[in-house]
Amino acid sequence: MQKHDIAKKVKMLTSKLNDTRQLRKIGEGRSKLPIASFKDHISSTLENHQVVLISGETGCGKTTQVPQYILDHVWGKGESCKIICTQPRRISAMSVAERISVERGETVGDTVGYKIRLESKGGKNSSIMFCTNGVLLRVLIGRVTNISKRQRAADDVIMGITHIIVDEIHERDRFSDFMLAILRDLLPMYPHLHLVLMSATIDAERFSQYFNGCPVIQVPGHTYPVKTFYLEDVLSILQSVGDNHLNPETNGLGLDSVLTDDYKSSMDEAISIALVSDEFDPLIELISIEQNPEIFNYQHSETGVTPLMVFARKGQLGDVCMLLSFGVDCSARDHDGKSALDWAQQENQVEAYEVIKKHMDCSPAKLPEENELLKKYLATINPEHIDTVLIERLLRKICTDSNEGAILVFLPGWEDINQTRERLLASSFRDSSKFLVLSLHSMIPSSEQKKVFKRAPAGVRKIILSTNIAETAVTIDDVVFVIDSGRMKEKSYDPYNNVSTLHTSWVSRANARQREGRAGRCQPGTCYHLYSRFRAASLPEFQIPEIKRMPIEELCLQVKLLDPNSKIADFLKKTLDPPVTETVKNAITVLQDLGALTQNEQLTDLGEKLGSLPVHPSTSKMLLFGILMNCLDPALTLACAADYRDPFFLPMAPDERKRAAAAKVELASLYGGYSDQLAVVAAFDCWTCAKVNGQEALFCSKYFVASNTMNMLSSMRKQLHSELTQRGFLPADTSACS
Ligand SMILES: Nc1ncnc2c1ncn2[C@@H]1O[C@H](COP(=O)(O)OP(=O)(O)OP(=O)(O)O)[C@@H](O)[C@H]1O
Repeated sequence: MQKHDIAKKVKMLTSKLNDTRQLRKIGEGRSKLPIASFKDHISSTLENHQVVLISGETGCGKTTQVPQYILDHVWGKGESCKIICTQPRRISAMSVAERISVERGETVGDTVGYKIRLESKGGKNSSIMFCTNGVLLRVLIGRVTNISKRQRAADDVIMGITHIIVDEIHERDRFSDFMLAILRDLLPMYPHLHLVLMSATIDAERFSQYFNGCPVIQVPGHTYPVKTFYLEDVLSILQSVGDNHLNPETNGLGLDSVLTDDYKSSMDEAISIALVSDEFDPLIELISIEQNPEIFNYQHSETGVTPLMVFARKGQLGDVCMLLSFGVDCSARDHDGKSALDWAQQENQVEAYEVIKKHMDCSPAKLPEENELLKKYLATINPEHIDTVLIERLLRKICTDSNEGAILVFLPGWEDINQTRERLLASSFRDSSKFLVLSLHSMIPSSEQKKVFKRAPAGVRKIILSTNIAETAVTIDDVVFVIDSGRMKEKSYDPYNNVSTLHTSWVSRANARQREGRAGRCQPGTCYHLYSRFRAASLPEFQIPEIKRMPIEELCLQVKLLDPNSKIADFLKKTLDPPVTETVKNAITVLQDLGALTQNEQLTDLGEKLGSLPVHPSTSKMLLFGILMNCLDPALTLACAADYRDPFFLPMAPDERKRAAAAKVELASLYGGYSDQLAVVAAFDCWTCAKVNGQEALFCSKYFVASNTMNMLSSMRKQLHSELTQRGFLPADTSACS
């Protein structure tokens, strides 16, 4: 963009922001975000350093504001810029681009755009482009391939990028770890390029060291207050049918409020004085007047700090013990997400830490009745399974006790989402004049994903059943209630036996904090964790990095595409947490067996093609062979089933099991064989015909096939087909292929 175009844009934007009421209101909100006071600091640090790390808790404004601060600063100097921001998931790339456009009074695709798999808005003329880590990775790798194939420096795409922002690096997905290693190598070759890393406060120092001790800007977090309940509270809430657990006149468990505004400001002041000047008497006096949970659990109105956090942080052991004897809530967190235990640990208050930890380990529930309820409940269910009955009851209770506010339910995977959905739709939640039940999963098309951001009509309660894709960098602005099942899908890999699994596991504390935060993004909210306080205290602080939990054939192939002369193991050693030698060896063997690498680790032509598709290299090979042999259709079905899951389910009753096995054999025999793969292909083809004829349900029950899985496979097939076309493996018109 030319200088006068920039000046024109800046002028237009300023007058729009001043003249439009809605934009003025949004502007006021933006200026109140914690990150707003760091705007100049961020710009000046970036002027003087090539890499900067911005570390802040959820809701501080990193994702939506930092790209705009950079843009405004560079435009302010009359210069143009191209900022690429990566997100771990498609939904956040898309929704953050939309949000920033709204904040600037524009439509997405103008100044701000996005590019995700198979979909983009804006591009060349957009100054801020959001994309997934995978998309930027391909750009970085493609650049090397193009440069090696000849070309002038002017064709190098990175020359046109001024800033790269990598968001949520603490999530440690394998693409982001890999990309950081590539970027670290590239930076010296591109002195004009600035890199902004953004993370939660976890591991900020490690990331900084990884980038040569780059400066770290710490930003405090911000969410509206979120009231937190654990399983024992939920059981007690559900038992007391008549009480409104959300009534502001009570503290959530039926106690009358004693906190007047004056009392609150005295508590705020006493907490601040204790923290700043180590004067504890005013606080102790206020707490001791009455042993009321509302008082001793009080959270500072701006910081969320509780008396227990103050005493833990300052090592006031006697006062810590006093509060524990009152039955203080140890699980409370301040607005930066820290609990009293975290504070004691951070300030090295060993004794206070030990006392609180021991207390938490020994007191699973707050009250004996709750403890009893919890015991009874845990004796009747398997805590590792999703209790859809409990979720339905809790949803009903929330809807009875409150008039509005969308509800976000975190579940591990598609099957749990569907089971819960089916249960709800078989009850009064089916009434679409009152409820809108939506599903959110990474595999559903982005047009479906977008529906969760739309407000429901007045009087209709929106309920979103989601995996952890709604956990970070996503704001659904009307969500007030979050139900956290505490479970998520996690891949793990044993490199010594070469076995990988996808299983449902407990979330980490970092996940739980993020989930909680989703309830308080735009207004105060409530979060229900469907696990006990005892379980909460024993959750790991964060997940193991993905690169250490998965087979890495895809990454190894990308390493060779990036630099055909490099030794894979040597390159991967440069990552923050390198995979073990055995994992790398296993991956290289697989790639050699596929013909993607030669015995001395050279990339083959086939390997180059396999690496260009966003699926596992062995799946890519099947697809390419499917095209060559004119049998792409079944290969597409198998590719999607391999990536997602087999559509057959196993019934429990022995005679039904026999019928299910016979049904599978019957389907396979339609294609002349006994293989499981043929059964999957036949099931998909027959299901497609049955669907056209309105016989889908009958087919699914007769052949023990999950209709949700079939729908998912159908949508994945379309996506994969478009990928093949986009990369030139298929002509746009594929009627010639079977
Ligand atoms: N789509 C939206 N609608 C309304 N408000 C929004 C929207 N997106 C963001 N906000 C507001 O801006 C705040 C900051 O959001 P942002 O995503 O920038 O935070 P963050 O620091 O990146 O947190 P996280 O890492 O959890 O995403 C939110 O808490 C919310 O109040």
